[in-house]
Amino acid sequence: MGMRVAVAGASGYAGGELLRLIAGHPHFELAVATGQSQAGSPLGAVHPHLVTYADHVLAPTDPAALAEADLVFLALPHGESAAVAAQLPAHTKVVDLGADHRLIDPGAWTRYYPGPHAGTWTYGLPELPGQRAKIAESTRVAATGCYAVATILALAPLIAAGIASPDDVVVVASSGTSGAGKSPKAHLLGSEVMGDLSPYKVGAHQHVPEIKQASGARTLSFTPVLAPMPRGILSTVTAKPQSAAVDVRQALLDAYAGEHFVRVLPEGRWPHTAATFGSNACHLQAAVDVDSGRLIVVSAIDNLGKGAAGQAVQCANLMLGLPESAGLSANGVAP
Ligand SMILES: NC(=O)C1=CN([C@@H]2O[C@H](COP(=O)(O)OP(=O)(O)OC[C@H]3O[C@@H](n4cnc5c(N)ncnc54)[C@H](OP(=O)(O)O)[C@@H]3O)[C@@H](O)[C@H]2O)C=CC1
Ligand SMILES: CC(=O)N[C@@H](CCC(=O)OP(=O)(O)O)C(=O)O
Repeated sequence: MGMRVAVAGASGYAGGELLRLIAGHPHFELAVATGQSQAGSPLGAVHPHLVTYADHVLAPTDPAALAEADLVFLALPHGESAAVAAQLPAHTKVVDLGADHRLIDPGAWTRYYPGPHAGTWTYGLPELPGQRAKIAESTRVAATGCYAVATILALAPLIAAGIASPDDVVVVASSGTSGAGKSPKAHLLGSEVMGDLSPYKVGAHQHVPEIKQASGARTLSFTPVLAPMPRGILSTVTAKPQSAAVDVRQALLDAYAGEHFVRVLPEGRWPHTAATFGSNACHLQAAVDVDSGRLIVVSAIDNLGKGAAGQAVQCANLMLGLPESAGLSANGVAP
């Protein structure tokens, strides 16, 4: 007997990737898929790549219909998921891909997001120490932000091991355009994005408090860059060492030994976003800067995979008592 899952926001990019993963999941059955402006449309018209659900019609986002599922994925714009979640029965399992329930500090929420803070759910990053068990026993899980997961996986083990200073962490990260969602935006016009790299939200990105909360960083400068590709995040994290001789790569290997989706690459090979496309993988590599002595970790993910839908399915598997990697792959699509 399969688990019935629902996707709210199924017409968006993250929702579409959830549907793709659900279609290939050995234990999931799609109960409801909802949209807002596209409610009433068949999925074949919205996501032509998803032939499994071509005739499935998008429903409006009605909590009563979502509540019929064993687990609900919320892939709604920031600020919209809290109201929907509040109308779902307490026993209904929910994974929110939005930011509404990620932050513990209401002050941090108010600095970066509009509207009131909705409260805090279990943070959905299974590879953090102790987090896998917490996710498995939770009915409400807040999946990670896309830049946040790439950066936290690179940084958290170094701070936890006392290798990197939690102060003066510097992150520059590039994202593909699907990170900005599907609704039309002037800065995402194809003719302007192609052939261009552009920084945005400089010094004021909303993932800063999330990265600090989950990695233990105290002061962090984060600069996001929009890259002319549909998917992928490459995060370059640099931090001050806490001691004279440190083996950063070994610290990452120790932290992620036995992890199926996080891979520290062989020495001399650096992460490429293209190698993670379509997968739930995170690729890492580390070095020490010969001039400044700063520790450098580079991390690559697919923002719609480990950065969104893949991570959400990994959490859902844990919450439903299924094998953690069911329906997910560490292998990407290339070229
Ligand atoms: N894109 C990414 O890489 C990542 C996204 N996320 C998070 O996932 C969530 C969805 O993002 P993404 O898929 O990119 O966004 P999209 O803009 O592509 O999709 C948004 C979805 O929400 C629906 N929607 C829009 N407005 C409302 C509303 N007022 N009430 C209910 N539903 C509404 C849209 O329906 P319709 O199209 O029918 O109007 C669509 O299905 C966001 O919270 C985002 O932060 C998290 C990690 C990474
Ligand atoms: C390219 C681009 O615009 N990316 C978005 C990612 C935000 C997003 O969707 O973030 P969550 O992961 O928090 O849900 C941004 O930088 O705001």
